Amino acid sequence: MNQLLQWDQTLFKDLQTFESDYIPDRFLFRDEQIKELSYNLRPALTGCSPVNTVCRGLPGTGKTSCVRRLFSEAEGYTKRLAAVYVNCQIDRTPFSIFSKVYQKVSGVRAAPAGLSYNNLVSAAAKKIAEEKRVVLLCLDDVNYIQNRDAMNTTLFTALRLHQEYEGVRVGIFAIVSDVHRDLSAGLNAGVLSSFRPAEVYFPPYSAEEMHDIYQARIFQGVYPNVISGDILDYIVDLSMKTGDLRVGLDLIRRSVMSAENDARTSVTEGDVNQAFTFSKDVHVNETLKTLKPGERHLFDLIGEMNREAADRGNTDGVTSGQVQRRAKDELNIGYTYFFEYIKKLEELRLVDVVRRDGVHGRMSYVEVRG
Ligand SMILES: Nc1ncnc2c1ncn2[C@@H]1O[C@H](COP(=O)(O)OP(=O)(O)OP(=O)(O)O)[C@@H](O)[C@H]1O
Repeated sequence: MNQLLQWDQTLFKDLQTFESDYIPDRFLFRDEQIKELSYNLRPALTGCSPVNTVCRGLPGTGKTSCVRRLFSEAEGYTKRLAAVYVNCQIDRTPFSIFSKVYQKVSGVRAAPAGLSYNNLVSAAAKKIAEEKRVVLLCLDDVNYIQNRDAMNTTLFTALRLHQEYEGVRVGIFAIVSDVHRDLSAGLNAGVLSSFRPAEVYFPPYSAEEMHDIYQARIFQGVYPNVISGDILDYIVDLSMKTGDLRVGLDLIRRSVMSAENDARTSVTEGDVNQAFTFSKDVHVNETLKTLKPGERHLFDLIGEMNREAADRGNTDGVTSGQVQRRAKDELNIGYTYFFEYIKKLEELRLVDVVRRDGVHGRMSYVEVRG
């Protein structure tokens, strides 16, 4: 029989290692990306302009963590660098983005109230010039910036600041989770000519890579023998279904907690299954955030149609043709866009398109995953 856990006993060596913002000491399988990012950042360490960069990859491929880790290392190396991290899901306007720059370079907690955008930028630029600092501005989830105008204004201000304020250097690291999105679409010629970013691609992890990353995290955060080799393989299998590394990290945390709650000293398959009903949403929630409005509406329609079919007792599901007709009538999505959007939803592992026999013969059915 398993030894009972006392109230103050825990199976976690360090629960922090499973927090969503935890930055691991070692990034496995990201040497190439870290090398490229370091190369692009390096000029900033000697007071020169860093190379503007776009980090691109599906959610959970390590973009944010790699950049944040690099920023903290680089800032430890020289005070000249002001690395400003902005989450554009939260700060979506040029004013709020430059407030972050101002706060960083002036060391205050908030920009003075009532300042106009131009005065805010000017105050930040004077501070940067005075202290001869280089600003590296990371715009995470850059596609969340309010609209095209806001994107153009933000980039234009940052990249042309040196023209008005001598000696000021600003570089941009933009992070985008949509592997298809062309960031240059919608940018003004003036912005494009100074932006011209290098691209660093973060590919999805294979099952073997996920396994090794989880193993390292378990070693850091959980006591030995709590998660057996078989259970770890099972966690990898479930995570691979979503393709999102974060699902497995969440699964580990939840299933260890579940074992702990039951006063057991090891995780069972039942703990993992129970945890998966919650953890799989980590993937869906993060991925939905990356969709454009049309893609999101189509995804919602597919869910709605599948639910309606189930309510009618139709076990066949909905065909691609049925979805396409309703997408045209209700969402005004034409034939070409429909197939483009479906392909993307499939690539993001949000839906499956399965060819199988139904009442009308062999057809393609569209199902929501999970
Ligand atoms: N190579 C890796 N080694 C160890 N941990 C990793 C690695 N890649 C990602 N992680 C972990 O996975 C989680 C998600 O990573 P991160 O937030 O950096 O992904 P992302 O690509 O920025 O996702 P999003 O696009 O949604 O912001 C974090 O907890 C991070 O520590």
